[in-house]
Amino acid sequence: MTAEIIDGRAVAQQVREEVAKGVAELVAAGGTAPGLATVLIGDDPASEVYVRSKRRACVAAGMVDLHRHLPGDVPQHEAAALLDELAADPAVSGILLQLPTPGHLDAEALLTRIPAEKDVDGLTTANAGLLAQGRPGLRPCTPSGVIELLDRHGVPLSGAHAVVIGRSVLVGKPMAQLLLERNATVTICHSRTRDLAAECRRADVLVVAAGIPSLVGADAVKPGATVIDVGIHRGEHGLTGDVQYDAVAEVAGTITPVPGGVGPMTIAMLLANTLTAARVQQSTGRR
Ligand SMILES: Nc1nc(=O)c2c([nH]1)NC[C@@H]1CN(c3ccc(C(=O)N[C@@H](CCC(=O)O)C(=O)O)cc3)C=[N+]21
Repeated sequence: MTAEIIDGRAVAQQVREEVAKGVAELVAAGGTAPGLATVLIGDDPASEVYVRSKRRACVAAGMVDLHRHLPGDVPQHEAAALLDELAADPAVSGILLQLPTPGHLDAEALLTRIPAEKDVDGLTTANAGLLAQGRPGLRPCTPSGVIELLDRHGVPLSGAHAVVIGRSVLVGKPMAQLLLERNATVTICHSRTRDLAAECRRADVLVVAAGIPSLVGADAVKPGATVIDVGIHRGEHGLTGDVQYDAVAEVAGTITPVPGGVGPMTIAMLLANTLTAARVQQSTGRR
């Protein structure tokens, strides 16, 4: 058996077109084009690549690119002051602080400067709390991108057993909460899980966000299961994920590749969040 491959680039393109349409409608209705402020501190090459693709996607969707770049040795108070300025600027619908920030900075303290309604990454305490309580708010882009992939491929979640490997604030925890919201039975596994393969073999939907190359092999996958690989690793053979793709594709029913799976969805959902943020801000008469 060979798994059906989920084409994340195609789904992301579809979402991006829908967002572009939404932006055009907002403007046609007398609104303002959403503005996205990506904030990059320092010049880590990988972060520069990600921020560049986010900025390009933003412009392609008809949004305004309000990118800001700070030197890697910027003091905490100056970075905080920039975020305060963006928070107060009505042209800024969304603020994305690219992570990780340089070691001398307190990233959590910086994130607290971002108002919940401009937190298009869904990373502030306020939005994490809203998600935990099942109330509307901006959701983290990567896990909401995974839900979108599952939905658009007709993978049933209600009553399904979902296993998430990883408990990070960025992916694992919100992923589990979103799956729970969709009435899946959710198991969260992590580095202390006693028998990882045994837990994973119970999964109808397995989401791997461990950050460990090739962690999941065919022995950890129930035949016919859906396997979503959130990992991304740069090696000598290009990009690879947390899943042993070739072996697992022989067992799984559906699988996401790396690259071309979850990654492109992260950017698409960032645009969707930015449009949502702009709509909410403009309908509440903030500008
Ligand atoms: N505040 C913040 N928010 C983020 O969302 C955030 C971040 N910081 N820091 C870094 C991670 C990483 N991330 C990715 C985005 C797109 C791809 C992506 O498009 N990947 C392509 C390949 C891209 C390539 O070739 O390098 C793919 O998987 O097909 C991957 C990873 C967002 N992140």
